[in-house]
Amino acid sequence: MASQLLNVPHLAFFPTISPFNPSLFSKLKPSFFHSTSTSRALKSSSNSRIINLQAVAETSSEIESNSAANTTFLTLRQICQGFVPEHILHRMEEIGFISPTDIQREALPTLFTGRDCILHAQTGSGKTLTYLLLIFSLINPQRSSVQAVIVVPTRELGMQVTKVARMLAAKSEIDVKGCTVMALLDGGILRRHKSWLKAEPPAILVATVASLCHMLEKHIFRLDSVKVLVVDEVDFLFYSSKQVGSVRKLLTSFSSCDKRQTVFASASIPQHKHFVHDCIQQKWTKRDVVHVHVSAIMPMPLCLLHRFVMCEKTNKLQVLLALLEYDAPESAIIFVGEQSEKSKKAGNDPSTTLLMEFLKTSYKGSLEILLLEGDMNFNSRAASLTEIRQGGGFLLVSTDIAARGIDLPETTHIFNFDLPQTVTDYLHRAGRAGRKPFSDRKCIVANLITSEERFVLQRYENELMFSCEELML
Ligand SMILES: Nc1ncnc2c1ncn2[C@@H]1O[C@H](COP(=O)(O)OP(=O)(O)OP(=O)(O)O)[C@@H](O)[C@H]1O
Repeated sequence: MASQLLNVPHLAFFPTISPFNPSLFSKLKPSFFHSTSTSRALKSSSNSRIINLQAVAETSSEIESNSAANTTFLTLRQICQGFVPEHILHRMEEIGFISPTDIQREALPTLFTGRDCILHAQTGSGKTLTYLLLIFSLINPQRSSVQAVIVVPTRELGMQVTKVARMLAAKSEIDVKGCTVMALLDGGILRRHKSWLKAEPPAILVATVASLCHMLEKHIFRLDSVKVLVVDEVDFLFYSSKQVGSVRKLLTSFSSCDKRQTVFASASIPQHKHFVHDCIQQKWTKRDVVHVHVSAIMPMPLCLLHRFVMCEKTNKLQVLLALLEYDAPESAIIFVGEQSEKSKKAGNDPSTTLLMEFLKTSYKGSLEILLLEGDMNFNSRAASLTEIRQGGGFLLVSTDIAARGIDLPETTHIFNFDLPQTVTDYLHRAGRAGRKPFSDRKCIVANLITSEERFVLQRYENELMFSCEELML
């Protein structure tokens, strides 16, 4: 494995820059999952870097799918037995988690040895349960201290992770309150959380970066007793110019990687070998961090069928309506681009508003039409998701706020009303469908594009290795 890492050309990309510099990544536009020929041109001045990488290659390691062959036929219970308390295993089975998904099978044995891990697996592959089972194997609910922290990029994802953790921690189906999980999310009632954190610290804290750092900076609590730190959607947090500084602080100033087990998770870790290197160099993880990479050659779930319809900008709404009639989705998410600052200043309505108005008057189907976007207040956002989770089919109109991590397993269709801005966004938007790990059901990702956008979609197809079929309506 050591030589494999050293031979990868794009490891030599960044001879003098600060590590994991997101802006540089976007400027270079490297292939998303694979090294490209551009690396050769950039390689020349990188010898010193290669020497550093040799040290990295000797300590970190990479597990690819099916390498943990001795766990192939085990149930989740058998993999976790002896590590995870019996009542959690019991709840896990009551909920319906019996067989492990690939990432659970590959990563859990390594996580139980105490090594830091990067969980890198397709959308909807069960990364949440993977890190939660590790957490439950380590915490002692009798102890009054924060022992595990899960950092998430959005309030919505935080609420979802909290719910799964509480479901697992509950002693029985009816006792969902008997748990020690606290959500510390942007827009929450931080005052009440402050006193709670001091008086009765929860064992598990699910937090957005800003809220967590606020509490740490105000010395409301410390991370001294934290055994596990999970950063979910890690690439998103590192790419966000607003959050990257706080994440770095959290990983190095507020706590030390030697004193905790660190887990990073995402379906997309562009330039992942470089990221592993940075994890070690920057002391975000220990030197023997393991990169568990499932389905390395197939970034998108196979159950997704991708289509495109070519149309003019001016008749997109009508085309969407025709698609909704043609496909008759059980539940769908319609992704719309964010409104530009220029359009906001000009006083225009955002596309989400126009689309909602159009659907409310023209859509004659039975699905409930809901909206989720960043400009809504937190309560309205929460209400939309709660309504969806109560059952019944839905048509959710959303910006990319719903693209990361949100788990609505009944979603059968994704409509990209506006094409996503990046290949990573395409992967995460598409991955909101096809989220039932052991189902054969095919789900549809439909893209409404103008002829000028065809080449962009083609690029996404090449980088993510899927093919998109044209649909003539
Ligand atoms: N072992 C399992 N058996 C059955 N269902 C499972 C299992 N593990 C996870 N799931 C279900 O799979 C779905 C996707 O899981 P999860 O939200 O953890 O995906 P993820 O890998 O975090 O995806 P993303 O990268 O999009 O955030 C959830 O509905 C979850 O309940």
